[in-house]
Parts: sequence; structure tokens; C-alpha cells
Amino acid sequence: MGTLDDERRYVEECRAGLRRMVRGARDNVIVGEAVAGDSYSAEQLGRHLKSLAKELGEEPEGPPFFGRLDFGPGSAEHRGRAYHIGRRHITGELGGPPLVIDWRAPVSRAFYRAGARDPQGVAVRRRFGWSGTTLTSFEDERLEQGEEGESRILAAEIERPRVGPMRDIVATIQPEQDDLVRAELDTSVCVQGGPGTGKTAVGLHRAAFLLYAHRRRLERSGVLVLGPNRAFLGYISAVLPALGEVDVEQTTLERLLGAVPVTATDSDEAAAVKHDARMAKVLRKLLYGRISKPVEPVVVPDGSYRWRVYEDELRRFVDDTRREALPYAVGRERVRARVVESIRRQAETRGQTPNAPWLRKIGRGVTSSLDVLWPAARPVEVLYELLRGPESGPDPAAGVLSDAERAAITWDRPPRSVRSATWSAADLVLLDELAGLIERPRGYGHVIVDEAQDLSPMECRAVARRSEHGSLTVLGDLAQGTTPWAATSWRERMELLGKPDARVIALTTGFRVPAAVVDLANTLLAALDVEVPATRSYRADGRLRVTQVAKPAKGVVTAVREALAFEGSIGVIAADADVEELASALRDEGVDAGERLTVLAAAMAKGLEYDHVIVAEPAAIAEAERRGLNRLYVALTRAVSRLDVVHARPLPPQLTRPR
Ligand SMILES: Nc1ncnc2c1ncn2[C@@H]1O[C@H](COP(=O)(O)OP(=O)(O)OP(=O)(O)O)[C@@H](O)[C@H]1O
Repeated sequence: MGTLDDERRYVEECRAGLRRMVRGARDNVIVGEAVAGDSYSAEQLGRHLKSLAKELGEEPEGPPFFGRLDFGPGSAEHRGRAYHIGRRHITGELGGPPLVIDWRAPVSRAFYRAGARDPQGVAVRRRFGWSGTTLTSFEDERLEQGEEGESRILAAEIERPRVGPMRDIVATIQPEQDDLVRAELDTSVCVQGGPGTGKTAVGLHRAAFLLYAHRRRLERSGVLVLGPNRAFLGYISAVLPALGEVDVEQTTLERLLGAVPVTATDSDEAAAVKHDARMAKVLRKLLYGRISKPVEPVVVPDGSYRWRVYEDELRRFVDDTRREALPYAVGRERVRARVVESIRRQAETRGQTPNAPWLRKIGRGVTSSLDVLWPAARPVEVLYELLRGPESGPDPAAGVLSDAERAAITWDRPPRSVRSATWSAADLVLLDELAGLIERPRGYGHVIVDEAQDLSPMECRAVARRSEHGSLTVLGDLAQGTTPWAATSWRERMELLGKPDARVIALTTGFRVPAAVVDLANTLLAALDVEVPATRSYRADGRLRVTQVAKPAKGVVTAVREALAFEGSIGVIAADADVEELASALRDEGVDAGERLTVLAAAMAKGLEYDHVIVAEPAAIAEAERRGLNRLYVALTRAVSRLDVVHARPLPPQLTRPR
């Protein structure tokens, strides 16, 4: 087994191993550039080797491992062997066994899953404690002897004060989280997780796991992580690089769909209609309404001759193509191809032998007729037609939207042309729906959507288009839904997301919020009108304090001053309208907390966490919007160690102090 000194010597061996890997990778870059057969493969190889060298070179001097497994007689495969488990694989001396095994490798699984009841061949599981880059301690569990205990190292990691961006949790992934992280690539899952149960952490580790287990496939098709806003993306941005994964696209849906700049805003009514699933039907009718019944032959001049394809045949071509349900633009080309084919047959009957250039010329000659039969379409032009309101012909919204809904989405003062039109965030989603009808968008091998409860039905469709041939990890909490169209059932959302059969799994152990704080937040659940299991906190530490004051700003200043006595980050969360006043009160009082302190609107708090949270005037947060109580639930569950609720007005009646 090995003493602390033995393990420390092993740390040095690992560091030497890492240095060897960096040197090797750098040499390979130089050699690789010289040996590649042609410039294309030189570039490919060079890029691969360079990124490997860079990745290794940038490897933080952090702990090379966090755990160790010693297998006993119960393991047929690994009996008598010991493995150190770390964030990345470290190779040993030439021909020797690896020094450290990647946490994602199959053998590492036992580190997370083995227990006294099911030791999985593990005689001893060792967890290491680090202080910075120094190995300070370890704890052993003799699983085969039925010994499994509360781990101090694990508890310390979970209760550690938070500063800066999110960190990875590889050392302490819990069995029910590991299940989700290692779910097979073809499996789509939906995770209903209460606040702080590790949904986001699970999603990011799943991305890293899938890239390890299916690197080749996913390097081609890509992995996409969608988060709710920039602040959230900033918060999670360090996790995947720390796990050695830099090629994952992390963005917001708005940026992903960003076909046009968003410069307009919608009324609440208009936004609600535009995000409704029925819009898919309206847009389809609108787009396909452009196709017209052939009323004259297609005529293609060819020298002095004119080729003709008559209405009956054209009608058949259009009808057959529509039945094939191809993307609109592909359909247009299919009709063109059918017309050209008809002319080719006519030419052959006349004894000609059509060649490729001739066929291309005929194809071009068909364009003007095609522009009438099956006109080309750009999403902005099509949406412009809809929002301008019906000018002639049937309204595609008729029979789908009510008159009031139709009126809500029609521009009061239509812009003169498409070019002068301005677009709203909801329009982006509609433009994307149209773009998806016209041409299939780029798909991903795996898409991870965080805070998915807030997606509208139309946004779900946008995600579904991108994961049609891949799989999905959907993360969310129905109780934290704050958009007007937030989900109230996962089944319905998973259908809209194109994966109706995905398993819905609940995570209920909270790793962020201390029990006293969770208990307070849980009292709101009954008023939120969703069925979700209550969160149970893993943490018995932490502090909740509710203080009534005469003036909230003063109360907040006092609370911040007190919070500064502790270590860790401080977040003051208030109704959007109160943020400015609180920030200036803190400035005026000379409270200088530097980067430790953030004053933020409740609307921006989703997904974030601070060591010490001060929620100012809950009643104002609850009143500010339709789903204000859900917003308050989010605000109350951001605290890692301490929550101060500071109020002048009575607390919302739905929030009751637990006994
Ligand atoms: N197994 C674990 N070991 C250590 N820390 C963990 C573990 N699981 C989660 N955490 C920590 O708990 C905190 C909450 O995790 P995370 O943000 O992923 O939760 P969430 O379910 O997305 O929360 P919310 O819905 O409230 O945004 C993070 O600091 C995370 O690192």
C-alpha cells in the first residue's frame, strides 16, 4: 500500500512523466512537419501534434492524481494491480504501465461506483487530499472488508468556499451522477435536478467523457453545450479546458441562431405567440404557399428550337416532389432535375446524345420558370411577408392563430422592405425554423442543453434540428422556470426536442446549498405549480439569517461588511430595478470588496453560485414578473455557505420559515 512519503515520491515520478510527454509531443511537432508525405497531411498532423503539445504544456501544475484503486482477489482482470486515477493519462517509461489512468477510462469507473456492498474487485479505494500542488493526506476505504465511510476529503471538497469560475468535480463525482456522465453516446437523457444537485457539472463531465470514449466520431460531428447567457458561459468556461477538452462549442441559443442582429423587441403578447409551437405550422404553410400550380408549359430555348414540358407533367413533378418531404431548397432542385430529365428524354427521342454541358445549360434555362413554380426562398423574405400581414391570397395564420394572436405578431408599421426590417429575439427562432425548412442545418453528435426548462417550444425545435442524428443531454429544473413559456412537464419538452423516449432522471441531493437554506427555499415549492421532488442537502454546515431592516440598502451594506469577514465570493441578488440603488449605496459607503463582490439582478443569477449570498427584498423579486416566485427560488438557492435575506417589507406569504 504505500505511505504518504511513497505517494509523494510517486507525485514526482508523475511530474517527470508529464514533462517527458510534453517534450515528446514538442519533438513530434518538429519531426511531424518534416515527415508528412504532402502538405495537406503535414498540416493535419502538425495541427494535431501542436494541439497535443500545447494542451500538455498548458497543463496546470495541479495534482496529477486524486485517487487510487488497489484491486484484490475479487477482480479477475486487475487482481493485485494498483492504479492512480487522475484528470489525464500519464504514460510511464517506454513499455512500462501508465503512471496515471484517465478518470474516464473503463477501469476508473470502479473509483466512483464501488462500495462495501459491491466492491467490484476493489480491495482499497484511496482518496488524496491536496493543498494547492502539495499532497497532504489520504484516506483509505477497505471495500472488500466491508469498510466504507464518510469521507472527510469528499466533504471538504464539497464544502470548500467558492471563488471564481466553476471547477471540475472529477475527484468527487457521486454514483448517481456517474451514471449520467457515462451514459452511452446514443442515449438521450433528461435530468430533472433541484438547485445545486450538479446538473451543470454532470453535463460538462458528460461532454468530456463522450469525447474520450468516442473521440473520432465526435471530432467529426461535434459536441455543443448550450447555456442560458454569457455570465453563465463565463462561469462554466474553465471546466472543460481543465479536463483537457478544448474543442467543445459552448454558446447560447441566441448566438447559435444569430442569423441577423437583434435590434427589435416584441410585446409580451407577440413573443408568446412567436414562441408557440403552432408557429411551426404557420411557417410551413407560408413557405410552401409559395409553390404555385403550373398553369403554362416550361419553355427552354435551345438555339432555334424550344423545348417544352407541359402542365400535366409539371404538376406531377411538383406533387411527387412535395410528397418526398425534402427540405424546400432541395425540393426546388429536384423539380429542376425532373424537368431537365424530361427534356433529356425528348432530346434522345429526337436522336440527340445530350452531354453534361448541354444538360447544365438546359438546367439554367429552367430557372425563370422554376422561380414561378417553386421560387427560391430566403428566411428573412418569408418572415417579412408574414409579419407585414396578409396582402393578397390566403393568410397562412388563418385557422391556426386567433385573430388577436394574428394581430399581436403583425407589425404596426411594416417596414418598406426586407432590408429595412428589424428583428427581435423571437424572430431569430422563427428565422431558424424557416432556415431549417429550407435547408437542413448542421447537426451535432451530441448536444447538452442547460437550464432547458426555460426553452420555448419553438426553441426546442431549433435544438431538435441540431441533434436529429445525434443525442441529447437535457438539464433543468421545472421549479426554476422563469420564462413565460417555461416547461411544466419534461415529457412534453422531450417530444418537442425530438427525443420522446429519453429517460427522465431526478437528482435530488444538493451539493451547493446548505440544509438550512434548502429547507427555506423548499417552502416555496408548493406555490410553484410544478411537480418536482424536493432537494435534500448533503451539507449540514452553512448559515441562514433573515433580517428585517428599515431600509434595504442600509441592511445590505451592513450584511456585505459582515460577509467580508469570511473568505469566498459574495453575491448581492436583488430585483432588477433595485440593483443600481444597491450598487451605489455600497459605493457611497465605501465598501470596497474588489472582485469578491458582485451585485446582480435576479434575472442574471441562474446557474451561478456565490459563497455568501445576500438576497435583498424578496417581495420585490417575487412581484417583478409573472414567475417572480420561481425567480425568488433561484435567487435563494445560489448560496454555498451563507444566505442573508434582508427585507424591509413583509416576506412573500409563500415563503415560510421552516421550524
Ligand atoms: N459530486 C460533487 N462533488 C463536489 N462538488 C459537486 C458535486 N456535484 C456538484 N457539486 C458542486 O455543487 C455545485 C452545484 O453544481 P451545479 O452548478 O452543477 O448544480 P446545478 O444542478 O446545475 O444547480 P442549479 O440548477 O442551481 O444551477 C457546484 O459548485 C458543483 O461543483
